[in-house]
Amino acid sequence: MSRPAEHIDDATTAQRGPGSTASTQELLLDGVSHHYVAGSGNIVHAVAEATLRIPAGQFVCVVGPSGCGKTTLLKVLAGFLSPSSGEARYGDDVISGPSYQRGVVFQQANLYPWLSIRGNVELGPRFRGVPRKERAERAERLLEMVGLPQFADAKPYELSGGMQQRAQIARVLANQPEVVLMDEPFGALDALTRERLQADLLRIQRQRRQTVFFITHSVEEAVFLGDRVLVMSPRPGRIVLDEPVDLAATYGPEVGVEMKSTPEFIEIRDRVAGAIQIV
Ligand SMILES: Nc1ncnc2c1ncn2[C@@H]1O[C@H](COP(=O)(O)OP(=O)(O)OP(=O)(O)O)[C@@H](O)[C@H]1O
Repeated sequence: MSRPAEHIDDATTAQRGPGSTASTQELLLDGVSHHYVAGSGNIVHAVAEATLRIPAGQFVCVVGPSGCGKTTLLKVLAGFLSPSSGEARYGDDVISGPSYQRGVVFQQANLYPWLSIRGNVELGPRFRGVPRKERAERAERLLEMVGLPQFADAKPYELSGGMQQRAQIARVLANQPEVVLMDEPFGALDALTRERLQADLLRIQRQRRQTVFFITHSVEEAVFLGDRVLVMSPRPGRIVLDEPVDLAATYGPEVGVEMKSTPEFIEIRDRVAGAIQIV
């Protein structure tokens, strides 16, 4: 599949060469534990001793019972939260705050209602000083990629939930992140829209080879999307299963939803679901 042309807009991208938002570095959690102090003063141990290496360009899905610390891990990787102990690194850099290199997609598309869809997609590059012409081209290309070119001038309220979520993905990708952190991005969508967006996301990630850290409550979604599925235990969350998923090697990278009925898919899905029930 051909990779869409991109433009160089910063030194990091320039070093990687034009056209690439592919991740070049490993994402690492090294002995990360985190506790919150609740309003009552009680200590909530959210995550315990998470150690994880995510090679550049890998698609990692995370499943586990509600409240087991998945979002906490994502916030540490995003740099929104400093862990109580341990550290997160991207390449050689300790993650100590948010960065445009690591984009975050939330469950609800938090688009700015007063901006058009194009305005929302261009906002990040605009803040980073990307020239007008280039950010317009980038927005156009991304809106094409997520199937919304005819809605560029619409306001968010004119779009369905699934379309807003596509716009949010375009907005995050407009910053050319090397890592995309996704917190149940399709959780609020109906089944058909969800399947369509799963396929879109896989296509985009296979073109661009970003590293993806994707939280979901759906085991089927995790096995369909991930190169690897992690299962976390109930709070304090520990990684109790680290399951490689290499179905593209068997069925080819272009395989779609039909993969979900293959024996290999069902076997992995059952193993992951079993691990969630055991923990
Ligand atoms: N700011 C906070 N203050 C106190 N406790 C918190 C805070 N944020 C999260 N927690 C608690 O930490 C635990 C882990 O929360 P987290 O959101 O990481 O879990 P999760 O696995 O993402 O949950 P879900 O699947 O329901 O979204 C939960 O028990 C939650 O109540």
